[in-house]
Amino acid sequence: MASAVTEYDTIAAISTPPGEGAISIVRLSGDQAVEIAQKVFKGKDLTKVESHTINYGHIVDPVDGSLVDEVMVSVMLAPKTFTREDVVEINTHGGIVATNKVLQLLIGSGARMAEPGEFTKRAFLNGRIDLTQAESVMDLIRAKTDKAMQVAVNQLDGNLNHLITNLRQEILDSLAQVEVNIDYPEYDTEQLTTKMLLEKAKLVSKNIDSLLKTADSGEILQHGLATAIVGKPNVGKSSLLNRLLDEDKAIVTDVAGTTRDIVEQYVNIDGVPLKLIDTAGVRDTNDKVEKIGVERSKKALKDADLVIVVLDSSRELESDDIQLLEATSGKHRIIIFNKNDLVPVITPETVKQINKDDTILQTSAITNEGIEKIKQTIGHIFNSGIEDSSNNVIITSARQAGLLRQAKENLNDVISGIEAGMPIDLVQIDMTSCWDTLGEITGESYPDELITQLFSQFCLGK
Ligand SMILES: Nc1nc2c(c(=O)[nH]1)N(C=O)[C@@H](CNc1ccc(C(=O)N[C@@H](CCC(=O)O)C(=O)O)cc1)CN2
Ligand SMILES: Nc1nc2c(ncn2[C@@H]2O[C@H](COP(=O)(O)OP(=O)(O)OP(=O)(O)O)[C@@H](O)[C@H]2O)c(=O)[nH]1
Ligand SMILES: [Mg+2]
Repeated sequence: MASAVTEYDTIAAISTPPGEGAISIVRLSGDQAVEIAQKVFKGKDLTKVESHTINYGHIVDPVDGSLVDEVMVSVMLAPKTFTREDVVEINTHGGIVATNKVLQLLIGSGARMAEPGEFTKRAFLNGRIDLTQAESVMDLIRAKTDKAMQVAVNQLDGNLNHLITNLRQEILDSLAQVEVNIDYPEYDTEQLTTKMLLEKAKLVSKNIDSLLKTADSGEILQHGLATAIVGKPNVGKSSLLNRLLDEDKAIVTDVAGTTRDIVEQYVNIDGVPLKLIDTAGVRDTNDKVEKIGVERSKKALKDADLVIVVLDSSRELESDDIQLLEATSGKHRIIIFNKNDLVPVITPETVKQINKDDTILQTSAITNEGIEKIKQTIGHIFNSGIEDSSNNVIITSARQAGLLRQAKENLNDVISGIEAGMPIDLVQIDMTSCWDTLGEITGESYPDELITQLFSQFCLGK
């Protein structure tokens, strides 16, 4: 792809968020970038300035000569640029009107409006970054916590790319040896080659397993851990939500049935992005509005990654509590004995619906006792999934995870093929498929629609 730099038209977009700011950047990329910028620029001759310089001047409408803005213009010539093409960045005064006017002038002078993600797409198509790095640009922009940011930066740095590239190299080496065996059977026995192939398949499979183990954490880092607070009316769910958020977000009263609708809020707990969901107390009711709330609670419970089951320790257990404990016994859950500032009527020992591996915490939303412990527990549950990951490589996209699972299936076919005594040239086909599948993760081999779809999720100007 050495000539890729000249294959595309020159694109332009506003690369900063829309709205009022001190400075906005209009970015151009393509082999006409400097010439097009020069048509609307009054100052030094941009076609003659040194690469990677920033230049003071004015943007002027080439049609009527009217002054549009006072600007700084960066000129960065290929190949050492974000896209590997010539890049010009016009730093405008950050108003919506002037910035848009600059963009319109560039379009009028021969640039094409960029599609979402098109700058990053070019960085990929021109070979500066692989697909996992392109995906991480998006993760980085959307990161909700420091941890999510760190993972994205590592991926942008190429950590996942290197890991996948190494696995593919392992496969390629083994395939080369199989070729030798097929072409020169006298050189190496088929038995030895088959043994080597089996070992390689098992090794690569093990590596894929440990990557796949991080996918759940990666998904949570991206989208937040959906955590539903459930319990019968009046046990203190909304009070606990407010304590966890450190603000009075949900309404709290002593009337059972206060929360009628779902209350959702993102919060960063010990580095874990949590989507906390307060629900209406679940009970049989004839109240029309409350009934809908109860239905919504049941759905939130079903969809949740983590459930916080709240019991009122100052009251006897009722059938509503028992039903909830039974309904959540298959989920990741934390059981809370709330109101422990009052005289206890039930204790963890007296509740027989509790499993031995359940996490149980005693809290008071009034005195704040146990609230920190809830946060630590959530942080611990989540971070234990991440700590296994080697060099902070975490699978963050469903696309990557899907391909890894597919690659693992290819390897399973290799392994079962060998064990069933299939001829080596047949087994080799599955090993080659695995090599291809892994190549799709980094974008070595990719269908066009995938690329279009992937980059279209980006922001405009990125
Ligand atoms: N003004 C501005 N700031 C920005 C960006 C940008 O495009 N423009 N970036 C956009 O996301 C990020 C920086 N990312 C970048 C990544 C690579 C290269 C680049 O030119 N790489 C070349 C040369 C590196 C070098 O000089 O050593 C290369 O890899 O070949 C530039 C920016 C964040 N800040
Ligand atoms: N003593 C004591 N009272 C509490 C505690 N937590 C909540 N309460 C009180 O219990 C009552 C109900 O609290 P809420 O937080 O509204 O309970 P809820 O579970 O959200 O109730 P619904 O929304 O009706 O399902 C309020 O009067 C709270 O002040 C606690 O730990 N100790
Ligand atoms: Mg409530």
